[in-house]
Amino acid sequence: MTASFTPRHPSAATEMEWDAWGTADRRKELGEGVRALLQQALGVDTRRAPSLPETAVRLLPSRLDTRHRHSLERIVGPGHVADDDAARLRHAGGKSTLDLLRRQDPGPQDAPDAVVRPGSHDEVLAVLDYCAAEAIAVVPFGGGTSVVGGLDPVRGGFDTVVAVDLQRMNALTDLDPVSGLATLQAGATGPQAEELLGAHGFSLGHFPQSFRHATVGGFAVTRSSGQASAGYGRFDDMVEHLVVATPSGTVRAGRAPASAAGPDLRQLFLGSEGLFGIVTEVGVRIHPIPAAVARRAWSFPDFATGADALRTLVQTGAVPTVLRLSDESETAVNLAMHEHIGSTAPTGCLAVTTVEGTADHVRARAAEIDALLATTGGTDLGEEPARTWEHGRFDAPHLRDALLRAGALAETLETATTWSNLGRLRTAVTDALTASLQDQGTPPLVLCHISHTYPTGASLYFTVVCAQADDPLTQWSAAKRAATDAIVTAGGTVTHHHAVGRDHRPWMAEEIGTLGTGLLRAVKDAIDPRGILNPGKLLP
Ligand SMILES: Cc1cc2nc3c(=O)[nH]c(=O)nc-3n(C[C@H](O)[C@H](O)[C@H](O)COP(=O)(O)OP(=O)(O)OC[C@H]3O[C@@H](n4cnc5c(N)ncnc54)[C@H](O)[C@@H]3O)c2cc1C
Repeated sequence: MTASFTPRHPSAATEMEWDAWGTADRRKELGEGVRALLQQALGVDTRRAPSLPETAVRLLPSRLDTRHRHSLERIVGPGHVADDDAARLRHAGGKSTLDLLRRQDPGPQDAPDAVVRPGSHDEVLAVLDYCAAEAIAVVPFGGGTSVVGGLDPVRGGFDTVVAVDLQRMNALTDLDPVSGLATLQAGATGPQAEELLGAHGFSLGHFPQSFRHATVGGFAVTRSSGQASAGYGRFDDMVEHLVVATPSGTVRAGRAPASAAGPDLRQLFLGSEGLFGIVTEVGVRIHPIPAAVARRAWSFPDFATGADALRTLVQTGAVPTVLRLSDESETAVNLAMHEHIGSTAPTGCLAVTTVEGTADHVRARAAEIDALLATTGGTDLGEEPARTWEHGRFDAPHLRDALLRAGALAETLETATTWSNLGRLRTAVTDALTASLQDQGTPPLVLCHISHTYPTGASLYFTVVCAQADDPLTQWSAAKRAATDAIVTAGGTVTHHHAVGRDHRPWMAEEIGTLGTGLLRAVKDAIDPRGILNPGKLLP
C-alpha cells in the first residue's frame, strides 16, 4: 500500500434492465426499413408478441430460511441481504441471448434464493466461511454480463444458493503513479475504474463491449479481452496481483514487476470463474491518459487479404491500439446501418485502426501502420468510418435486444486460432451455423470479424441473425452446439474471451485434456472442499 493514499469510491453504477442489455435510456428500436429487410431476407415474423412485463414473471420461492438470513445480515449488515423477487430476478443469470429468452418465461423461473452484498474482503471471507459450514452454494456476481451461463443459480446438490454481489466493493484503494500501478476493489465497473483512475490522469485501457457494466473482478476471472487489446493487452496481461477470499482463507497472488518464485499463482485465479474463490482486489498496470489519438479506416478487397495485412502489422511489431477487420457480410451490414459510411466506402472488408499515446509516438506509429496497410492491399478510407465505429462501439448489444423483440434470433460467439488456420476455422464455423439453422428452417446471416490479434494468430467473432423458431432456446442451443463442435474439430479454442461457464463446459475436457481437468479439480478440492463455489460451471 502506498503510504499516503486515501481510498476513493466512484459515482454509483447504473443498474441494467432485468430483461435486456444496459439501461432503458439507451434502448433502441428497429426502423421500418430494417424490419422489412428482416422479413424479406430472413423470413422474420416481426409481429411477434411484445415482451413480458416484470409483474407477469413468477420465480420459484426463495429457500433461504430465516436463520440463514439473520446470520448473513449479521455479517454484511442489515439491508445488504435481499430475498425479494426483484433482486433475485436481476441475479437469475447473465446477458446471453439464452438468458434473455429465459427471462421471457412467465415461470416459475429459477433464481438465487437471496442476494448478499458484502462491503469488504473480511465480509466476503466470513460469508464464504458461513456458507461452507452451512452447505449453501455461492454464485459470485460482478456486473452480471456473463454470456456463457456463468451466473446460473445452479444448486449443485445444495438446498440453498445465494448470489454474492460485489457492487459495494468498488473503490480505488491504492495508486502508485511512479510504477504505473493501481489497486481496485473487484466490484468496480469499467466506467467506475476509468472515473477513479482518470482523476489521477490514468486509464486502464480495457474496453470490452460490455465495458459499461462489467467489473474488474469479472474481467480477471473470465480472462476478458477489450477492444484496445492490440495496444494494451488482454486483461490477464494487465493484472499485477489478485487478492482472493476462499472458503479456506485468503490468497494473495502476484508480485510486481515479475518473479521467479515458483509457478505464478495468478494464473490459477485468472479464468477461474468463481470456482476457486471470490476475487476482492485486483492490482493492475495503468497508463497515462493518451495525449493524442489517430483513427483510420481501410477497405480490403476480401477477408483473406485483410487478415494477411493484419498479420503483417502484428508480426512486424507496428501494432496499433485498436486493430479490427470485418468480413464482407459484416461490412455490408454496417454500411446498411450507417449510410454515411456507404457513401465513401467501397464494398469489401472494413478495417479500423487507432493509435494512442504521446503526439510523437502517434505520428510515427500511425505513419508506419498507414504505409504497411497501403502496401498490403488496403485502401485508405480516412478517419470518419473509424470515428463512427468508435462512437457506436458499446451500443451494438442494444441492437440485439431490438432484434429479439422484433422476432429475430441474434447471438454472438467467438474463438481464436493461428494465422495459418484462420481461414479454415472461419469457414468451418460459418458452415456449421448455416447448416444447423438452415436445417431448422431458419437460414441465417453469419457475420464475422477479427478484433484481437497476436503475433501467432487472431480471434474470430461471429454474429448470427435469423428468424426465431417457435422454440428459440432449442433452436440456438442446437446451432451453438454445431458451431462449438466445428470449432473443436477445426482446431480453435472453445472461447477466446467469453470464458467457459455452463455453456462451454461440455467441451472443457477436449480443450485442456482429462489430466488438465483433473489438475484443476484437485485445486478446487483443496481450496473449496465442500464445493460451494459456483457449482456446475467451468469444470466437467
Ligand atoms: C453485450 C456483451 C458484450 C460483451 N463483450 C465482451 C468483450 O468485448 N470482451 C470480453 O472479454 N467479454 C465480453 N463480454 C462478456 C462479459 O462481459 C465478460 O465475461 C466480463 O468479463 C464479465 O464481467 P462481469 O463483472 O459482468 O462478471 P459476471 O458476468 O458477473 O460474472 C462472470 C463470471 O465470473 C464470476 N465472477 C464475477 N466476479 C467475480 C469475482 N470478483 N470473483 C470471483 N468470481 C467472479 C461469476 O460467478 C461468473 O462465473 C460481453 C458480454 C455482453 C453481454
